[in-house]
Amino acid sequence: MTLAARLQGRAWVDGMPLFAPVDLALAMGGWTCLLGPSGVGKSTMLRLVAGLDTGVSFQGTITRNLPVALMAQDPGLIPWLDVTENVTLGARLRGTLSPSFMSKYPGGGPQGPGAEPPTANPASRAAALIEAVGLTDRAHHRPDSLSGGQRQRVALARTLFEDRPLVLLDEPFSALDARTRAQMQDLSARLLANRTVLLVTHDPAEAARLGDRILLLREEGLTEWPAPPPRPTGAARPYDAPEVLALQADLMRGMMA
Ligand SMILES: Nc1ncnc2c1ncn2[C@@H]1O[C@H](COP(=O)(O)OP(=O)(O)OP(=O)(O)O)[C@@H](O)[C@H]1O
Repeated sequence: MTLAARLQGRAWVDGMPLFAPVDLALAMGGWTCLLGPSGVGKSTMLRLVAGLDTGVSFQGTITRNLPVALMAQDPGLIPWLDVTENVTLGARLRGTLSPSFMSKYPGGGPQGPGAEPPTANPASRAAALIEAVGLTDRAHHRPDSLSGGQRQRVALARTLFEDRPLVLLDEPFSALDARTRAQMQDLSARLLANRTVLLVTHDPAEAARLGDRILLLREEGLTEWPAPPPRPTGAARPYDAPEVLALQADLMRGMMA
């Protein structure tokens, strides 16, 4: 079976072990949640899978069999570009938007609430995603006039705009209020329904909503949480369903152990 990606090995920081030998294998499709306390090495693992420099010593092998999009913990928005220009940054860097982003992105009108972003026109896709993350009225604003949660939603829209089969998300909803977080979890589950997703989170509630597989990273190593309940295709589990709340509590107990 061809895997989407696999990381096998261990890492050190300044000669001290960061994570014990792990085997993180991502099958094609579905959401894998990498859950663990702060500082245990989740972001480092994600960056290694993405093929980025981490500054840690890693001994092992990393394979990636799909094109990847990464949403890092820091939104990393370009301060002199507006929201739309930031969302389309990848396409701009690849030179596939021109000239002057189609004379300041015409054809990017609202697509209607909950609409699937059309694939044809990049300006329309960007506008649909910006609407989906609730920022249409900020489409021409620069990052310094946005709240932290709004910046994070821009970064999410930028990642979704990339439309890659392997998507790595590092605490993508951490700066959001509880209501917006649930909405963005629903949106991401819908728009990434057919993708392979690795989600780093320290929130058991988030893992309980989204994880088809849940991996707990602790100092001792990586353990797989047995059989989360089935998840509807293209949707997060309901945040108030008894089995989801029970899983959240179980995961919390696992993190406390
Ligand atoms: N390049 C580096 N140089 C020195 N220390 C590093 C480096 N990269 C990571 N670390 C350290 O390794 C540890 C793990 O960092 P990492 O960001 O991977 O953890 P995390 O589990 O994602 O934490 P959080 O949930 O807080 O983001 C931290 O103590 C961090 O300071």
